[in-house]
Amino acid sequence: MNRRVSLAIASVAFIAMIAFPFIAPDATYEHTVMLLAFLVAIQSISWNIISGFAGYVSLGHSVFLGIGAYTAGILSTRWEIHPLALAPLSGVVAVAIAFLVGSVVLRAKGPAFVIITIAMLLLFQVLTINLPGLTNGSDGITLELPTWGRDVGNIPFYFMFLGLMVVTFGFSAWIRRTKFGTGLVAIREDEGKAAAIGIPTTLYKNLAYAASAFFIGVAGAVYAYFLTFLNPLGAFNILTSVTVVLAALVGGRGTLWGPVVGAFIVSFASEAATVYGGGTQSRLLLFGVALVIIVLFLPDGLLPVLQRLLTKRRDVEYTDHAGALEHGPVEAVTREPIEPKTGPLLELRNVHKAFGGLKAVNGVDLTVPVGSITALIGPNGSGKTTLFNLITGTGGAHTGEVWFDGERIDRLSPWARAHRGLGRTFQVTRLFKSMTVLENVVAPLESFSPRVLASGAVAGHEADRARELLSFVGLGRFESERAGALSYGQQKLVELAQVLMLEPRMVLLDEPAGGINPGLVDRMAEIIRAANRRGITFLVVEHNIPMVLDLCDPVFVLARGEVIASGQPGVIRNDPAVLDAYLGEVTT
Ligand SMILES: Nc1ncnc2c1ncn2[C@@H]1O[C@H](COP(=O)(O)OP(=O)(O)OP(=O)(O)O)[C@@H](O)[C@H]1O
Repeated sequence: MNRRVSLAIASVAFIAMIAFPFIAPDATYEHTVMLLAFLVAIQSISWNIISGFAGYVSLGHSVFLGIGAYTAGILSTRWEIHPLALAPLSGVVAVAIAFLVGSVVLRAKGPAFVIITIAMLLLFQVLTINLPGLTNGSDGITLELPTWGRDVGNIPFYFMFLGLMVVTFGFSAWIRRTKFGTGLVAIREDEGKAAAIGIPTTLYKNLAYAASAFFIGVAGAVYAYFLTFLNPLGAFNILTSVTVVLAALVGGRGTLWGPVVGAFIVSFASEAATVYGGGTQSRLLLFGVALVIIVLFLPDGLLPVLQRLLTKRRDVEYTDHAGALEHGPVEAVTREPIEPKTGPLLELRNVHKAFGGLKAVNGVDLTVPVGSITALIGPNGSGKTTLFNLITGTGGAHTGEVWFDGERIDRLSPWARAHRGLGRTFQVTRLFKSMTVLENVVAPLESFSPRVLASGAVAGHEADRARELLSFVGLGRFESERAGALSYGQQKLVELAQVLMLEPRMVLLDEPAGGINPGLVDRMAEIIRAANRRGITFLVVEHNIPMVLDLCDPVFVLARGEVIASGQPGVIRNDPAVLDAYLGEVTT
């Protein structure tokens, strides 16, 4: 389904929703069912920002509805402020609490995060019960009755929740189109990779969690006024959270429209189960069965399945042999050639890393001269990738020092190292497979400032530069394809274009020729040489020894976590220790 069709359907549905209370002004029950569906949609769209886009599934997200409701309830009864006037403040309080709590809970991942979010919901329930001076405890808070006449019923609430739903949707759609939104999807697909291309993942997750709380908090204030009575068990109810999650799962988690469509399906089904099935028990049964069916048969939700059915499959034409690729000019690699310098660019000093009793890296000293293409070779399991992880900051704690361009970097986060001009590719390519090739290449952040968050994901001179880089590696015409649809060799080239987007001073290449078509190996070497001529320094891990000896100088040889030899390729080729440890069987 393309954007125009979905917008047309949404516009018709929206007009129908606006018209409904005018066409049927006395349908109070139907108005209430609808406004409660809007409320679920507001929460589900918001939930989708942290749990759909960023992949951090919160099962206690309705905690922010309770926080918003209680903020309005407490302040309106104490200071006689109209509850609706407190709605923006309720949103701000929800955001503040989300930011504080998020900075702790977002350190956990997967099931641990899910459990913590449930615990948070229960914690707020307990707090509201046990702080009677503030919250009136289990007795709850009674708010003033709506000021409008009885004859309009719930129609004002209907329009308030409808308006909030539309604004929340607009907010979520805007986020998805920004660099911040692309960063969140990158975090969902591969958090380690996202950090390696300069995305400050901790900040992004915190902001996403806080952003996902705002409109739920605002809606909480309106909901409190709608209910006119709040109590801890009702305001912090796990079933509300489950409904929100179920809605997003049914519609399609991570999609823009999925949570909206899912909210209506789940709300109507739940209402039907309560009315026709004999009460809350049948609603619980329905939720349970629906969850099982979705997890088993529709893990992506309804909209993605529909999309796949309606979109004609188009096969990507593979052109793995070098001759078929057209290459853009080398000027695309860096905006300006990097000034030639002398001396070391990267230095490792007595670096150690152990996994339990295994010394994967054992006292390594290594210097990469600026402007060089340096090789790091060694048999399988000798510690090369572990060393790369330590250099880029994804390898956890280690001892020893890592210096880059005269600065000690071993205590910096991976994204801070990327911002200093240190890029890397991975042994097995780690592209964001659900994104297009172009989205992958524009995803890296060369530096970070708050302005970056709101800028368009694929726009302006960045998109132009990404296109130039794709053309440089010979994949310009694949920019709109899904990255996951390309061949392995093509993915390696896209990952190279992606890392060049960082404007790196140095790139660590982990097996650039590994597993790719032999025709592409020469092309890969050519690209590395061309980028090196523009001033980029390389450290290359590679098992293709002829390629290494032809391309690199100097060469470091690692065995059992230790550097056993280093020097020019001609010297390495004949070093008896190297031949013994590694090269013998390859060069003879
Ligand atoms: N996360 C980990 N936990 C435990 N052991 C690990 C971990 N990562 C690596 N190792 C071990 O550390 C040693 C070095 O692994 P590493 O992947 O760095 O070697 P490598 O030289 O890159 O090998 P290859 O050429 O096969 O990629 C190996 O014995 C490996 O099994």
